[in-house]
Amino acid sequence: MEWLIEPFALGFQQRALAGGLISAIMASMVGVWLVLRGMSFFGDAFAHGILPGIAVAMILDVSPAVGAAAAVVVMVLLIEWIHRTTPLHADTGIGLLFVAMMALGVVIISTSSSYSGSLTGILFGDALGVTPDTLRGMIIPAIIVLVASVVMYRPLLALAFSQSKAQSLGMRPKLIHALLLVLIAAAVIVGFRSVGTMLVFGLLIGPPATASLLSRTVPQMFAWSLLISVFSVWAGLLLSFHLGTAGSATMALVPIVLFFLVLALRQLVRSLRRPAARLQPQAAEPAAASDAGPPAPSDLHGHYDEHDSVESASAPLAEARGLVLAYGQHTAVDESSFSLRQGEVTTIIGPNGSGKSTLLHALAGLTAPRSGSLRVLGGKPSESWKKVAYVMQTVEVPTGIPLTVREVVAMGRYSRLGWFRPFSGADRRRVQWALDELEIGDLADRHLAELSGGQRQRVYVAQALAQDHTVLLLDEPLTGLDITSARTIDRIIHSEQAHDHSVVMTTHDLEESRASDHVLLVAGRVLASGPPAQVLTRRNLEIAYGLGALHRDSDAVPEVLPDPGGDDLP
Ligand SMILES: Nc1ncnc2c1ncn2[C@@H]1O[C@H](COP(=O)(O)OP(=O)(O)OP(=O)(O)O)[C@@H](O)[C@H]1O
Repeated sequence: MEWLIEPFALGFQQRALAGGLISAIMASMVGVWLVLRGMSFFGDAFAHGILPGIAVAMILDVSPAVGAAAAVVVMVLLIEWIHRTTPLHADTGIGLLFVAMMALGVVIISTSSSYSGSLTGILFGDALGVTPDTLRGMIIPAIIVLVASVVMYRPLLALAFSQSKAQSLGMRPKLIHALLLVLIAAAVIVGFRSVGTMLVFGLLIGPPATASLLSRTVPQMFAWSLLISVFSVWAGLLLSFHLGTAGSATMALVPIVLFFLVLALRQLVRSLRRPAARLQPQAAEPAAASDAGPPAPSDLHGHYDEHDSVESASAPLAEARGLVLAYGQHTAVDESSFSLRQGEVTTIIGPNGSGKSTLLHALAGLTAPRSGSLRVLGGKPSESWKKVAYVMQTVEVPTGIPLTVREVVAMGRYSRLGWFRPFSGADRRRVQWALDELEIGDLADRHLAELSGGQRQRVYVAQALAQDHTVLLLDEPLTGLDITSARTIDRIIHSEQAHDHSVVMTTHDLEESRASDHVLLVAGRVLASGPPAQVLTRRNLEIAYGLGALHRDSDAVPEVLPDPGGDDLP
């Protein structure tokens, strides 16, 4: 017992513990988002990049926190500049700044007379030198960081899942990303006083990384991260006292050692379980968690049909005039004009790279027109997000996020609930209904990363159905699906139409396009827009896909039809 109490008997030891705990709690909460978003290197760069700011602050005799904050701003601006103006990957910019800021800091400090002492203090902290004033200065930023990490849970989770999805759900991903950077900066600036700029990174990444090995859900990850960080500080100080090692370094080392211990244990348990699992029959999949059953149709459809179809009923679904869509210097869709009606199934068809996804992205309000105009439901596309559910072609599966299928589908409700409003019974019923519609109720408790590509595609469609919407945008929804999955999606498209919803989908399948109400044929611009019989003519398709692309004896493509609507190409 004495062994446990002795290291914390004196005032400076207690302050070291308090300072370490505050730093660790802050870092472990923010660190969860860093790990989930795969931004650990960014955190590392922050932790080292504040060095010149602190060095200058020391020379000018101002608060090191002010200098550190200024250094963070400079670093973020320069990283953003590199990212926006060069094709270099983000981590190259981060790496450049990481080294530059660190070296600059050392250069500045080397001009002072107490060079090595100052450098050691900044880099490795001085846990035992934490003063009551320092502690007081740490408390308010710590509370702000803690509260913000929890308050921004939904937007940060949506952002970790997919930036485009977060935007289409109205979660303001750019603002959230900027706020996350502020939180990281605050955690690093506050933490460096007790654990140093170099070691604060250990507390930022170590506990969340270890927590990710132990958690099935994100809230569990927060709880583990917090627990591990608190344990690391306590155990680090205890060990450093008895072993006579540096306090800050020992504190930073504990969570990393824990990570490898947990990893090794996990692998051991898995390898021991494997032979046993082979001998036993497979456990049944957890049942879909809807004992209450799907909501009554009146409950469900009254809930989402009436809600959305009122104000937009008279406006066309989409109206484009001279629309140009571009990525930097590259024009993806050149001057195009078309009009889409509500309540119809529209297919967008064209060769690879012809601009189909870009067009869908623009309809979802995720890509602004370079020139010309595009209206969706009578307003700007970026303002119609509450009524538009978008299933993207490729969502990079964030394998590191412990998200279950049910949680991914529930994310669709964020567009209605915003950052704070709690899930009601009706919201939960809607989520369950979406799972049932896509026949993935039995996968509800599985992790997204454990699913096949086709199963994931169903989850993303369920996520869109869970969202209140009158417009469903689908980017190649049938690609890679087996017959049963394709039929399910097909049934959903028809059921959407039966509820007066509009569906716009991209496809490479001529038959699918022929079965739709309206077709946009694209090849670098919208070549033709109208009913399939007028648009999908041999001549139009030959122009879109290149002369000679179509076989003479192809039965699938009719000869050019008379074109009363004038949609056949000149
Ligand atoms: N993020 C991007 N940055 C730069 N160019 C892009 C980007 N995304 C797409 N493009 C380019 O824009 C053009 C249209 O791309 P888009 O993805 O819309 O085509 P698509 O018709 O959907 O193709 P596919 O059938 O292969 O899915 C292509 O030339 C593509 O290279």
